[in-house]
Amino acid sequence: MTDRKLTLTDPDSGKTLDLPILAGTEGDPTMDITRLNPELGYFTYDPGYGTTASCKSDITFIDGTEGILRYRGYPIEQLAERSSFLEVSYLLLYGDLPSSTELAAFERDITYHTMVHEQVNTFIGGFHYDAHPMAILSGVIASMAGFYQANLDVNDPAHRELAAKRMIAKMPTVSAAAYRHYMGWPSAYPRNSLNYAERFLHMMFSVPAEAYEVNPVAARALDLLFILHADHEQNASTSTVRLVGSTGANPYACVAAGIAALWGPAHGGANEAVLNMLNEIGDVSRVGEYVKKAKDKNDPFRLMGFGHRVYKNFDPRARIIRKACHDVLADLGQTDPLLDLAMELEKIALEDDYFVERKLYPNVDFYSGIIYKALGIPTSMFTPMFAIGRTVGWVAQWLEQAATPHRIGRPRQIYTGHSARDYVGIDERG
Ligand SMILES: CC(=O)SCCNC(=O)CCNC(=O)[C@H](O)C(C)(C)COP(=O)(O)OP(=O)(O)OC[C@H]1O[C@@H](n2cnc3c(N)ncnc32)[C@H](O)[C@@H]1OP(=O)(O)O
Ligand SMILES: O=C([O-])CC(=O)C(=O)O
Repeated sequence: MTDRKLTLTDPDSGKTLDLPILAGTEGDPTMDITRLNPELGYFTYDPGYGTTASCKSDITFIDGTEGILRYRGYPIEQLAERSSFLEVSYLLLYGDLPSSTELAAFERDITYHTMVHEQVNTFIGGFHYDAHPMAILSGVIASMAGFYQANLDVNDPAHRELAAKRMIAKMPTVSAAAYRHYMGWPSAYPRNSLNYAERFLHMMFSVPAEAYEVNPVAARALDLLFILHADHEQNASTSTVRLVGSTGANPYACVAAGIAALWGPAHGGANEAVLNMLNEIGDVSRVGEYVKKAKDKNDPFRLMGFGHRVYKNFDPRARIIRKACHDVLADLGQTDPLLDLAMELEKIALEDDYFVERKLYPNVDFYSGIIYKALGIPTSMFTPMFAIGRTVGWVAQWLEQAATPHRIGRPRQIYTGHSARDYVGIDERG
């Protein structure tokens, strides 16, 4: 960072701010802002956007130092304890908790839209049988622009709201259909007498020849996980949704792009990677070896489910999920050695200087897979589970942006290539 300052006036408050100018590349003094932008004015070099706020938002507050998360002002702990996923969805979308009449109407609307067009199942049938469900999800959600609201006008608030509700309603249906495609089972229609989480479990696991009763413990555990994943301000997938949305693209395209971003193991794909890692470690006696590997700069391995761009403290959701792991396993009458392994890994990492100095703590993805596994959900479906919960955050953020004057998202770069040179004909090249 240089010690030069940039003076800016905040257009809202009129306050003048002195901001540090970030240099080009650390250790490269020639990579200087003024040299790179002689006439365009200033922009900061901020790889990974660690110090850039791309928008203003009323939706989610995070204090990463203290480990605080609030949706619309409500602490995540209270929502986890007392609310339901659809109530939280209403809160995120509309800004306040609903009255019982408002909640009933919202639940009715979501339930009304749970079916997918029959040709969506044909589309899913075209995927290879072992396609990753995230590939199916991103493809199918993008295709919905062709199935629903042919004349969707993103400038019409009623059109936007309908698209948002459709996505929240259909995401579990498509996710369960992706799983059934892998299993080779016929598609299952949403059973609308069930609630959101129950309906998903029913679509996942019911097979025609057998009666399937949804376990209420499983449904409540899933509902809790959906609440905890519902929004997390400008994370990579949500920022992607906003960026695509800033071009005026239709919301199905925006959310499909968000799903693609979520899939990566540095983001939502970490929940799948955590379970694979725990299985690979296999035994408590090998935890130290893997912690050592994660610290080795010559080894690309990282402790999956550890670290966070914003939390420099325990992720409050990880704390809730760790407790829920114990409760759910006990209520289902199960034990899982992977939970002991995960807790040992947490303990050893949190006592290690490497993790302490870098403030690396378990994140939301660290313990969630143990609950999904206890519910019978296969590892490849873990990231779709995250996507189901996060859909409301994506659409709430997209709606907020669409309802507010905004510019197209367009970061700048620092050009590091050749200076101007003349074209040389192919025969004259040395
Ligand atoms: C829902 C979510 O998206 S939550 C995040 C899910 N992702 C994961 O769990 C994957 C593992 N974690 C990570 O890769 C990172 O911690 C991220 C992607 C979450 C955050 O990345 P950033 O904020 O960019 O941190 P960055 O990559 O700069 O890491 C900072 C330092 O901690 C180290 N570090 C970060 N995470 C880990 C980890 N899980 N294991 C080992 N070292 C780590 C880095 O090597 C770096 O060390 P250095 O300063 O010596 O070079
Ligand atoms: O906020 C982030 O960077 C990652 C994320 O989505 C989450 O933690 O839920």
